[in-house]
Amino acid sequence: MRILITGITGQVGYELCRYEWPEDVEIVAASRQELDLTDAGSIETYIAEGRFDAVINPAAYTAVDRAETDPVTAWKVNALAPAVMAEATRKVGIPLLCVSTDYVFDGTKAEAYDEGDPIGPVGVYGASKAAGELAVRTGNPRHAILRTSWVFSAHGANFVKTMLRLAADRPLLRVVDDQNGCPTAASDIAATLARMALRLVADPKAPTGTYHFSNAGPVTWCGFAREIFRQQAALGYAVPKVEAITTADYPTPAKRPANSVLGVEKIGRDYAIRPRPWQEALSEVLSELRLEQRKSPEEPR
Ligand SMILES: NC(=O)C1=CN([C@@H]2O[C@H](COP(=O)(O)OP(=O)(O)OC[C@H]3O[C@@H](n4cnc5c(N)ncnc54)[C@H](OP(=O)(O)O)[C@@H]3O)[C@@H](O)[C@H]2O)C=CC1
Ligand SMILES: Cc1cn([C@H]2C[C@H](O)[C@@H](COP(=O)(O)OP(=O)(O)O[C@H]3O[C@@H](C)C(=O)[C@@H](O)[C@H]3O)O2)c(=O)[nH]c1=O
Ligand SMILES: [Mg+2]
Repeated sequence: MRILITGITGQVGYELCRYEWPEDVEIVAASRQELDLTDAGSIETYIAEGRFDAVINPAAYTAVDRAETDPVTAWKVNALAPAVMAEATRKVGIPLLCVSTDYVFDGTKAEAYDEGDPIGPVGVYGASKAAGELAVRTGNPRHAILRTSWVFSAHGANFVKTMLRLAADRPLLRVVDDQNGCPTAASDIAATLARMALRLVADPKAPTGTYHFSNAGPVTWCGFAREIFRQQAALGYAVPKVEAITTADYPTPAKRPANSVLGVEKIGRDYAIRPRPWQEALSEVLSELRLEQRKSPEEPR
């Protein structure tokens, strides 16, 4: 079985590459050099000639603020590329798995968002991802769109690593306390995508459609930051104070949803996947980061 994976230098793509796949799975890991997602024509040829059994596409334009002033690139990577992939995978009759985001929602709902809730992106990144979803949904019936949120890992850029970096030279961090979501480990997303892909390949009748997956437990960015430093402090590390602020106190180019907690019951029903608490996953990532730090202490993070 041959599976194409994109975005391999990113958080989720990297974890997909190091996932312990069954022996009969051959992973084709395509870097940007091998497959530039802004080049629609090359995507089509790559899939048409690749003899793949499935395509997993975690690659994306993920710079939420930068997308506001670079919408064309964001739309090429997040909307057009998935559209071309959907068409190309449908032509060769294979499933396509794409990763999407909690930022497709407007954040005004008081409870967790379910898969059927109306979307209403408030920024360019969310809008481009929503367009990608629609293209996949309409382009290849054998698809899975996995919406996730607040991704972190030891590898790549994310909120956890930003907090640790800022903590190195600041005694006080100010973090927004009025945006709610669910942090999610890239490794758990990778394991979920792998399980879904294997089932979709093995069983033409396997459930398709849109699924939410995040680690369990809603929190604010401020609460997330405090838990990062609580875990670090418990191991004797010096940590900064974290001050709770409002979104208005922390102006950013892109607007972000005030609530983007995802309800994950559907993936439990259809795929028997039940996420663990994010605190548990965070503890693994923090120890991986400390291990890396010990290996190369001079390397800045
Ligand atoms: N990060 C998050 O907090 C969240 C992410 N998501 C979604 O999850 C998925 C995975 O995100 P994550 O792993 O964090 O993303 P990253 O930002 O860590 O990685 C993005 C990947 O996409 C690749 N990429 C970007 N542009 C191109 C291009 N033109 N051609 C080829 N490859 C390209 C990057 O390659 P290169 O290194 O060369 O730039 C990189 O490998 C994405 O679909 C994202 O929208 C959903 C919710 C939250
Ligand atoms: C660095 C920093 C950020 N913040 C705020 C800004 C923002 O509201 C929030 C998170 O900031 P970030 O830039 O890390 O997160 P952001 O880029 O918005 O993260 C999003 O990325 C995309 C790709 C997704 O799909 C989302 O699920 C989500 O993970 O924290 C502070 O309040 N204080 C700080 O010191
Ligand atoms: Mg960001």
